[in-house]
Amino acid sequence: MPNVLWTDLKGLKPPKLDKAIEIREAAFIKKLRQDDTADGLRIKPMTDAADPRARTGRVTQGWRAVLFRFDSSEGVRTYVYAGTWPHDEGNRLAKTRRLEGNPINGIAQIVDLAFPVQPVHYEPATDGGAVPVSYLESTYNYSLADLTDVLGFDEASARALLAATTREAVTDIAERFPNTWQQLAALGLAFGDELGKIRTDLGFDEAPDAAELATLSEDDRILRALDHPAAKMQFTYIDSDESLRRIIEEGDFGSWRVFLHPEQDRYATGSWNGPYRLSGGAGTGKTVVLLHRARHLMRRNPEASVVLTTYTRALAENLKRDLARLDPDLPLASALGERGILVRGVDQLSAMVRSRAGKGFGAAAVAVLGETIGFAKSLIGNHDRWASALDVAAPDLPPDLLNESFFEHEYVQVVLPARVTEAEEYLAIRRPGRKVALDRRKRVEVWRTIEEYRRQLRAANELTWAELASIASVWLDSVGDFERALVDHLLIDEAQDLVPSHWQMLRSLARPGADDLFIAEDSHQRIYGEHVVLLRYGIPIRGRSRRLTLNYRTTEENLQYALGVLAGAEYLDPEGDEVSLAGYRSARRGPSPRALACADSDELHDGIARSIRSWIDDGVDPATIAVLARGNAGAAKVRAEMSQRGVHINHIKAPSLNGDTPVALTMHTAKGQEFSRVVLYDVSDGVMPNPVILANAPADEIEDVMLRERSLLYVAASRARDELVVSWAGEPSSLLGRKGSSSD
Ligand SMILES: Nc1ncnc2c1ncn2[C@@H]1O[C@H](COP(=O)(O)OP(=O)(O)OP(=O)(O)O)[C@@H](O)[C@H]1O
Repeated sequence: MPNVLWTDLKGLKPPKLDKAIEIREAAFIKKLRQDDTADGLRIKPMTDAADPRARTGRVTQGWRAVLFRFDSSEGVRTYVYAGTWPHDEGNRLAKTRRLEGNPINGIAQIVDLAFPVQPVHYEPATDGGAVPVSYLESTYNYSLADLTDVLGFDEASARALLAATTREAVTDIAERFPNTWQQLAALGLAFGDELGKIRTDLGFDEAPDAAELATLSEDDRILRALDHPAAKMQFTYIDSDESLRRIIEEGDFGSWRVFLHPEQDRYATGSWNGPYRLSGGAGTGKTVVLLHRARHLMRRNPEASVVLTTYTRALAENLKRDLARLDPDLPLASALGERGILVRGVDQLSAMVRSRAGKGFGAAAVAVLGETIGFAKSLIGNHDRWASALDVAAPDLPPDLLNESFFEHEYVQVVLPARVTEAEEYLAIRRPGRKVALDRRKRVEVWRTIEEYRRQLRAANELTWAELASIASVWLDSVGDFERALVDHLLIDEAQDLVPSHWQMLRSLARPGADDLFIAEDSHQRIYGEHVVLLRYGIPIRGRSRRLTLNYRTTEENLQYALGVLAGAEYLDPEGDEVSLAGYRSARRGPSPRALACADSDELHDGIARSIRSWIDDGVDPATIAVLARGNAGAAKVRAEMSQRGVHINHIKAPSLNGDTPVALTMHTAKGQEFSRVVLYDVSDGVMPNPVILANAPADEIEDVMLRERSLLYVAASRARDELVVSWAGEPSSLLGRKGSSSD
């Protein structure tokens, strides 16, 4: 039975097949995997082919499969399948394409002799300046030899890249390369990466040794090139009929399951002696790495207990769905410490610890709250109850501290993690990370209010989620390994929003050791919590942190727009260092984001209705269109306004993927999701930043509030895969900066 590899050729994609031909394509490959001599496949070599290994096969009367055939010295036959094409085109391609190992970087690549990058006359720039200036040469000093001898571009492609005079022209060429390594190496050049970095990121240095390769037959050499880490971005073995079915049905949408970037692969399969942090901007594939890592850990040790967690229950549901898409046979756990993968929101994990602890949980509460508790009936948000505590306690504090938000953060960031139960402790405690200074007199007043808050919670038989996590952590640390059911590997998504009590609980839950915690985060997307330094909670990550920079979701145009929202603002990462925006890029190009600048509300809603209608008229799947609003009131309003204009959209309050109409949702709910077309709704002055939140923030915390508002806009703008419309009525939000000036 021959092996068959599927190819994802980015710059030379086969045409989209209609359903009937797709079924025949699947049948063809299935048969080929069973017996390549079977009747009806009609596998034949081409006369005058550029590659003696090129073959065509008959999918239907009018459609041909393009294949390359290899026979290893061990007698194993392998086919590389390069798509199904209309008859004549298929024959032409099979004659003009060659599959080879790149002589410099060792990666398997398909060379198309008719590839559109034609040799270009390129001369290194001279002082005279008569020749147009090469972007790559003048900006980054790359030479022809760098591109050919260090990276492995053929001379014609290298000359074309060097002849480009702008970064956009370089990325345009990059997008047309057929092989993924070429696209990404050219993108690295466009962004001025060091040659060594390009080689390392793409795994060039992991290529087999040239001397060893020289001893192999030509077929064996190419088979090795197909196993190169960078070749895995575009060639994958079809290991079952089921995986074939899913590759065909899911097309590009499912390619994250099959084609990993070598860096993603490294993080999915790497092993570290302790916690590891993977950061990266929106859409860089952090969640994809976590899903693959969960599978890898189970494959490495089928007895392992793995927990995959994230900020909310709804996001955890998405993870569960995607894990099943990645591999429906993965064992799922339903209890802590059980063999398999347990997928839960972080608060659900705390609740599971409480169930496990039973009566012991109430006793553990003493260390956190200063008293035992019964089995509290209601779990409430960290923000709730403060208003009534403030009413009753009526603390004598400056007006800007008399608000729920200040108290919530003080409690969650300082009081709970330090397990403060007495006034004396609070008066003496350090308050790391808090911007508002409190003298002794103010602390007395704050503590009095906290006591009232705690009194009210207990009287109502309530517990907040942050308290739950804190108590869970105390209980876990107080009992033996058997009772607490430690987890071997904890994988954490959206980690930037977790509060200190979460970290304490997670630290206590993971069995300390190799690969205990793997943390995916993007500090630029912190829209709920405050900045947290992980070392304070027993999680050292210095020296074990890396950043992904290649955006898989959005076009370069949308990405740069979203990044522009963050420009100039200073964010800190979990090590306490400033986060960099440098190097973020996308390999896909598309239209520039469009500003829908309107004089008033009517014009705004007319414009949005027009955009949605024209997308649907153009054949865009309505369910992939989203309107993102600052709050639920905005989402409800735009739904109603669209309905009056005959455009039906659905207002959703939680991530949902089953609809068939466009959706309106808040920017918070959009976190972790993606859509093809996105309208940012009413990004007007007076709407964003949210004036109520700003008015209620203590003066010293306004900067943090502004960072969160900026992050929210960044999260929202980075949800758009293909097209982004930014709308406002009257004056644009100051967060849009200069971007607010262009118009529809
Ligand atoms: N190797 C890959 N090949 C193809 N598509 C990929 C790959 N990696 C990620 N993607 C796609 O990129 C998109 C973003 O991936 P993912 O959600 O993992 O990013 P993220 O970094 O977690 O984003 P965010 O922080 O915005 O939630 C998804 O559509 C995913 O399918």
